[in-house]
Formats: sequence, C-alpha cells, structure tokens
Amino acid sequence: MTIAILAMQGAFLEHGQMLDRLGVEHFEIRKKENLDRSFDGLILPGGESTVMRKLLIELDIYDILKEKIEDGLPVFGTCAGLILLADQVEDGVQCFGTMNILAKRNAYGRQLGSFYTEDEMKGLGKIPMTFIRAPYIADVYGNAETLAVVDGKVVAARQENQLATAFHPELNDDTSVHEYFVQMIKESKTQ
Ligand SMILES: NC(=O)CC[C@H](N)C(=O)O
Repeated sequence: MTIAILAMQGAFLEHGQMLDRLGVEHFEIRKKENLDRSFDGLILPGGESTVMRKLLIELDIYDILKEKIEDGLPVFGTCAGLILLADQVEDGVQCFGTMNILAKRNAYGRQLGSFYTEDEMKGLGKIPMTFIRAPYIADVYGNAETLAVVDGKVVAARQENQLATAFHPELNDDTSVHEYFVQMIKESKTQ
C-alpha cells in the first residue's frame, strides 16, 4: 500500500512520520509529475486552505485529484484538508467540494483557535485532539456521517472514501486515526 501526501504547504511531514510508524509506504506530491506514480490513498494536510487551493490550480493538480477522489480514492483531510474537501465553506471558497459537509473556517475565533482536548471518535474511543486555527463542521448531510463531536461541534466526519478531521492527529503520539484511514484503504481494495 502506498499513500500520497499533498506537500505543497503546511503540516505534511508529520503525516509521513505517522505512516512510517505504521510501516506504510508514502511519497509527497509537490508537482504534477509526482502523480505519475500509482497510489492507494491520499492525505490532504493542515496548513492554509486558500494557499493550497491556489497552488493546486496553478500547478495543474486540481482536476486530477478531484477526479480520483470522485472515482473513490480514499482521502483523509486534516484541518485545511477538511476545508479542501467540503462541499460548502463558510468564510472561504469551495475547493474539491466532494464531501457533504459545511466547513466553517477559523471557526473558534482568535482566542480559542488553538487548543488541545481528548474526546471520543466513533470506533476509536477517547483520542487526543490538537486544534490549530481550526474549522469545525457546521453541517453534515447526504451520505456524510458524524464521527466526533467536541463541545457540541462536529470535528470529524466520513463519507464513504472520504475522512475529515478538524483537528491534527499527526501532531500527537496516538496513531489510531491514521490506522483507521489505512483500514479504509484496505476495505476499498476488497470491494
Ligand atoms: N491548521 C490549519 O490547517 C488551519 C486551517 C486554516 N485556518 C485554513 O483556513 O485553511
């Protein structure tokens, strides 16, 4: 199994370190040519969603990745990555728009934008959650399903091949969300 990590900007290195710990092969997508390689899953990291969207379009990567996601490629978006997947974005612009969620950007305001907590994620129990100028999911609809709620706000969701978290599981020691994603990839191969 090989996972591609979008590495134009943001917290991509830490995702690679998580995958190393799980013994999963990975490589970085920095330019269009990197997409010549085949891969079984895609990680969209945290960072700045507006910058990532701009680079995706400028580097001619946007259409290729959107088509792969629509064709069922397992994808995991954290924080800005969640915003890239959202069908609707409050205070921002839609990017791939493949997931039936409304993302509210910088939703916790200046003061509360970054914090740490531990809370339940469906199927995983209590896990560490680090939020950095995070969005939350203000609405989940269609085939999307809520996986975690913190203080009444949805912070993780899944829709078939797509997984999104408002927090950064790659910044804590716990590998369970990445394991969950690896399991999604395995299941997609047996379908
Ligand atoms: N840590 C993050 O990824 C922050 C996301 C950022 N606020 C954005 O809108 O893209």
